[in-house]
Amino acid sequence: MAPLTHFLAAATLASLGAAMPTALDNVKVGSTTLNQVRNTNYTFNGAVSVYKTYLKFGAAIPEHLQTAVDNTGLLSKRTSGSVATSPIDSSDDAYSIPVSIGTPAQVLNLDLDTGSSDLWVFSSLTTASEVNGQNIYTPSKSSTSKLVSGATWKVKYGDESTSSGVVYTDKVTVGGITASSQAVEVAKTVSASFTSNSDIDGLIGMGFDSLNSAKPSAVPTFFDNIIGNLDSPVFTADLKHNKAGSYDFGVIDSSKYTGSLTYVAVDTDPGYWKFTSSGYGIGSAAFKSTSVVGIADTGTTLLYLDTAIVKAYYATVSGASNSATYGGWVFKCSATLPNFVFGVGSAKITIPGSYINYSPVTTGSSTCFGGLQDSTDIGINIFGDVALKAAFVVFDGSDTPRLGWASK
Ligand SMILES: CNCc1ccc(Oc2cccnc2)o1
Repeated sequence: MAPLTHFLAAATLASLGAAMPTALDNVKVGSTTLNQVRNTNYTFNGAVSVYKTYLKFGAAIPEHLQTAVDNTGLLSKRTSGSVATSPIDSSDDAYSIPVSIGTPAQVLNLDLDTGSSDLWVFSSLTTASEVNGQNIYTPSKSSTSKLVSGATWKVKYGDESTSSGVVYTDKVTVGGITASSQAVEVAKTVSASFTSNSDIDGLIGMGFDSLNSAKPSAVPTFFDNIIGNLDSPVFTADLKHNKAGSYDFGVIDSSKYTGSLTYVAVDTDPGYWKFTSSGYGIGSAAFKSTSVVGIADTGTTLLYLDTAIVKAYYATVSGASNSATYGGWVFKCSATLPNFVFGVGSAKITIPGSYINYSPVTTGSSTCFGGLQDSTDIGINIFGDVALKAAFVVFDGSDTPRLGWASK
């Protein structure tokens, strides 16, 4: 059967005595048969059927019906959320988010870390002498906590800091989005640099599962547990210098960036958000097209790149030196540093020179430590917070993970 619209149009033109030939003239009115095919995937559910009838006729959904429908899990709700993230100090050393754990909620400030994949917390089980002002999670005070029998974890970070302990599951909510049975790795011991950092109550890893340290088997990340309920399988980072930014889940908020997003492929081996930058530019010098493989890591403070790039950058800063005393490139705090541009595809992200004039080597010193440092001893280039806070970044966890970058 020709589409009805064509048929009606032809009839109308004919009635108007339209003389000019139209394309409709050679429409042949015919017939066809569409055979119905059973949807073998469909399972009838009474509550869902009644629910849909109520919706169809605009009837209010009684609570018992909503609960019955929710309990089927058949109408998986799609959701999105947003959480503010604040620098923990005036140097933007790290960025924390409030995370609610347990019933009733116990709120801890966790470092959202795309460079690792353990959600671990200071707790009532942490060696007392290693707790110094942090908020703690007390599983015994949560009616929804469950010990994961036999599970342990131990994690070591790039800066040699460590923590370890046992594993519970509990309800975890971030930005209004809840994982009802999230693995919460409870610290029994933490290293000195965590103890001395009273602004961080633990980490929430948003890397890939292969980086998770739980034994005898890895436990899913918070992103793993919520991704199926998100409107879109993404979270985004909008970190800022000296002020609150945000992490969004399930949505890309175009009001948070300028221009357009440029996407780049992610290599998930060995578990980082690893991508290839298309090159770099120093100040007003010509952009150098070259592949720079690195990871987008919200849990690392600074930008770490290859020696050649770092040397070329500090060659433009009079008096800069790579100091054994201070463990990296330093210069006079009064120096004006050039911007640093890195490429993502054909796009360019500009890091203001002021972000690379990172902070005095010690409080009050006139010698400042660079926000760009050498990655040789690390073994991988790291686009840490110094780089990320110059951009809006989409962490796309779809079947083909990718990173989206935009200026802002
Ligand atoms: C600064 N050491 C303690 C500490 C606070 C937050 C983190 O987490 C890190 C450190 C390095 C890389 N990735 C995450 O370590």
